[in-house]
Amino acid sequence: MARPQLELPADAPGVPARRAALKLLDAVLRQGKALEAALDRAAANLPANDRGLAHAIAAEVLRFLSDLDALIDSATRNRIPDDAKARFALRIALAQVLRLGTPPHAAISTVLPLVDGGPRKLVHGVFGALMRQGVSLPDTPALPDVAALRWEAQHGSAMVEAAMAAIAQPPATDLTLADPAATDEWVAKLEGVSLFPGHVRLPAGKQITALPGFDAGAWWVQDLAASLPARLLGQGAGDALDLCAAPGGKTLQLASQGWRTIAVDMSESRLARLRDNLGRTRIDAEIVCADLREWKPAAPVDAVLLDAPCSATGIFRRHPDVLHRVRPSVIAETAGLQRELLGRAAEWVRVGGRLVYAVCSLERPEGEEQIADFLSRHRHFAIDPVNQAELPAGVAPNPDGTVRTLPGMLIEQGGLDGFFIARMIRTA
Ligand SMILES: C[S@@+](CC[C@H](N)C(=O)[O-])C[C@H]1O[C@@H](n2cnc3c(N)ncnc32)[C@H](O)[C@@H]1O
Repeated sequence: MARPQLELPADAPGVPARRAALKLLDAVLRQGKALEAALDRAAANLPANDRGLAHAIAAEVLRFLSDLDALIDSATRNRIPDDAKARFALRIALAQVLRLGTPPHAAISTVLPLVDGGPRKLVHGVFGALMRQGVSLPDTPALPDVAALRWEAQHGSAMVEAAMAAIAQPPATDLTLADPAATDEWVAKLEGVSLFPGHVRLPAGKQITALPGFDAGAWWVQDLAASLPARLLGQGAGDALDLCAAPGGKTLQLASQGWRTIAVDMSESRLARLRDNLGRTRIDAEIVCADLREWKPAAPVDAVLLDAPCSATGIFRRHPDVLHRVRPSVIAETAGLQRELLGRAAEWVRVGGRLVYAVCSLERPEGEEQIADFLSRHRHFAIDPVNQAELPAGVAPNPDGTVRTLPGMLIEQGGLDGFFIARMIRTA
């Protein structure tokens, strides 16, 4: 290995992206913030490619954190504290070499300015020792204990093994078609595969905006599991509320399934993406920016979809920060908000109408337990059981007619996000 250049200035090319990666990791691991939410601040004023690099480095560190730390610990006599800049710098340098293919010299010379005034020699020495040993990372990362133990208790050890395999690879890109009858046509045009009518799966890393059908709005990006809640409301001619709607994958589905849809969300910036999506696909829906704890519709409707805010642990493949920052206190907090929103949504369903509750969470307090609690307090609602014919092969409904998707499902075909979905009917 060439001798690293220790004196690289703090503003040398490549350093700002690594500094932003450090800020991102600090935001997630020390402050408990979401990676995406921290990005604007951490990468303020950076050009798009540096911003992308900072995000990619931070995401790889979060995917392989336990394994990176084990390597660092194997090369130090005195353990470097978890929150020390030296450990962050080493994680960033190693993830680049071992996951992103960055040459060792570039990886170390761009992180040393991050420990300015700190133990640069230690960082340089540990990195050099590991490079000389020719270390590598395992194919499947070890999950942090906080996630592994919680998921094992809820879903068993096979699920944890599947989650480890799932996080090692970037997830495939799933598309939902505006016209499910044209599935074969789009599979051929896009050279993808379909696991369900109206779905096309492409390998990861495609440049989405350059694909046929993007400009014409023939499809939108949406994980197969995320497309199930709206599908379960079927074709409709009545009024539907899409609650917590932005950026709008489910609004597009409901409206293209024939529902007159009102999409409500409290985030103006996320609703701007919903507006763009409606414009591109030329699909019609009414948009309301409001807090659902205060807003209410003019009258009850035929169908309500509540895609509730949640811990988002079901989308850990794309957002590996959830593995580290979601703790029981976070789950309890989101479960409290879901309970409140569910209670309000229930009032807006007409008698005989349907309520679909969905969360991209692998946590039972946000899924199975939330619905058990809801049904115990709302005796005029009952589960409307989902049938196998309504789901892709490989995703079976639960015995009670709800749906739980897990990382091990469809694993040979690229897997899917973790969701819990319940379809209920108002009986009185
Ligand atoms: C899981 S995301 C929704 C994803 C969306 N349904 C889709 O398919 O694209 C949850 C959404 O809930 C919104 N949200 C959270 N709390 C809310 C509240 N009290 N009132 C309205 N929207 C809320 C967030 O802004 C966020 O957009």
